[in-house]
Amino acid sequence: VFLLKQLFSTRPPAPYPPGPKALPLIGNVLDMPTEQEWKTFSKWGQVWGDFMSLNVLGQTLIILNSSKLAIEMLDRKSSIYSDRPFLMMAGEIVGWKDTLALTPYGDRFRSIRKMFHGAIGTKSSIARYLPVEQRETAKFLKRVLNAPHAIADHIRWTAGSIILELAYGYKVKEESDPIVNVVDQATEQFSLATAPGAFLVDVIPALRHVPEWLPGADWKKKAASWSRTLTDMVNVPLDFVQRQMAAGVAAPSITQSLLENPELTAEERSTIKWAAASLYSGGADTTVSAIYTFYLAMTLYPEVQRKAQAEIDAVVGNDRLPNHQDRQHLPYVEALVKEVLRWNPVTPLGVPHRVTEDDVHEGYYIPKGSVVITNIWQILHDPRTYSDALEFNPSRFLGAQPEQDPRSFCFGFGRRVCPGMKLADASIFISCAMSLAVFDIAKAVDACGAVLEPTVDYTSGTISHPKPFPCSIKARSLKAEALIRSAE
Ligand code: HEM
Repeated sequence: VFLLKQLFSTRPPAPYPPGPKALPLIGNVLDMPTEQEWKTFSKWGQVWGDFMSLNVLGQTLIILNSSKLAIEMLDRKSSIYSDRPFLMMAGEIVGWKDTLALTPYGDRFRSIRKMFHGAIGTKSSIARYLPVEQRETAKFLKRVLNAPHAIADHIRWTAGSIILELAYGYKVKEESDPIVNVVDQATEQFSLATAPGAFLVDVIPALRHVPEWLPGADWKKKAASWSRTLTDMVNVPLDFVQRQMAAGVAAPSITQSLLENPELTAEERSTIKWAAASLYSGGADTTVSAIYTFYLAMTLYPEVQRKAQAEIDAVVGNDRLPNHQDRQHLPYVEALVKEVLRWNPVTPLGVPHRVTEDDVHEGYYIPKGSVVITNIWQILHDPRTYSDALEFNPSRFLGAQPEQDPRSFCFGFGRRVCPGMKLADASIFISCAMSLAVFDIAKAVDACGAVLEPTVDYTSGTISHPKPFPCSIKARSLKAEALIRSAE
């Protein structure tokens, strides 16, 4: 009777969502893809449906392959679907848990989100930062003109300098900037620390207590060094703003305006410090991927490029660069920006959420503590929503029956939805519009005159980037060249 009772009490209230058969103890570990996981999850979706579950070493993973499920669960039931998974190595030991993206759902989360909303959450709040974007993007054009082969570096540099100026009023040095370097290092170490299966301590948390000198505990030295990089990433730019404020010469920035309140508690100061660091770490790498995707798409789809250029020529003319005020008059460029965000999404699997209460959805059991992954790539390539989804075709968003705006999906869902989406959208627009106005982007040709076909291939990881591809970037005309040189 006792055993029967036990059996009865542990039986789930409903079946788990379907998925590949799990082995005892290790579950689906051996099934888990290690590269471009979104593609495997999409393939599995064809077998198991939109709503799937996996078990990895006892951890339930829920995969959502449709926007309907993502909205119904992460948005409509957001009071229980808004936590983040616990990451022992990256979060606890290295210290990333204090940044917004890994902060558990709760009061601290709410106060950082509130700061973000006030600073960059609305069209009017970001308006004051648009001139910085325009100025820095104009400089970007000049760098590209001078060294087109280094396009990927120019994109990264520009995104970094925009976000550092907005967050801290810090103007990046032209060559090797110490703050940019420390942030690049920290974000790279974050990827290493969160690589699935890289650290045993994520599976056996007690290993956290082993002493550093023990054979095999080298990872602890690594963790300590990564933790120092993270501390520098957070403190160095903050010290800069504080020094500037003390000297009365601080440029306007998000951190400066938040720190201006003379009655801040120590806790509020700490929250501001981490909010600013979250802004930088969330904003530096993401728009970079989207803008590089834009260059890839323009290399592959010359007819789209010509159409967008014709629109800019007609609306803006050739005597000045486009600006944010032109946006409402450039419907094709607007559609092109949407297609950049849809065609190869920056975060193909979003950022995982964690469920804080047991739930039953569509008759399936989601136990408390499950990690929920939205397959944003699949949602943006769902044939029920997008026709010929692998094609780059901005026209899908125009006409009498436009397809669904991808910005409803590509920035995630519910209370965790990307707080930088308005800023990201503005940055991507201005980069696309200004680049189209002055450059012809085309396939590169080798020394023998053979065309170098770019391949559409993307890196794995939370933020996915196009792998480097050959392309040719030239000023559209002598007038365009003069405009770039005079623009800053
Ligand atoms: C094309 C550009 C971008 C894309 C596609 C993107 C996408 C996303 C996604 C999918 C999430 C997770 C949402 C969820 O959990 O459901 C996220 C979170 C976040 N994003 Fe973005 N993002 C972009 C740009 C930015 C920018 C420019 C910033 C900062 C200025 C930023 C800051 C953040 C932060 C701090 C979070 C964590 C939010 C939280 O956990 O509450 N992102 N983003």
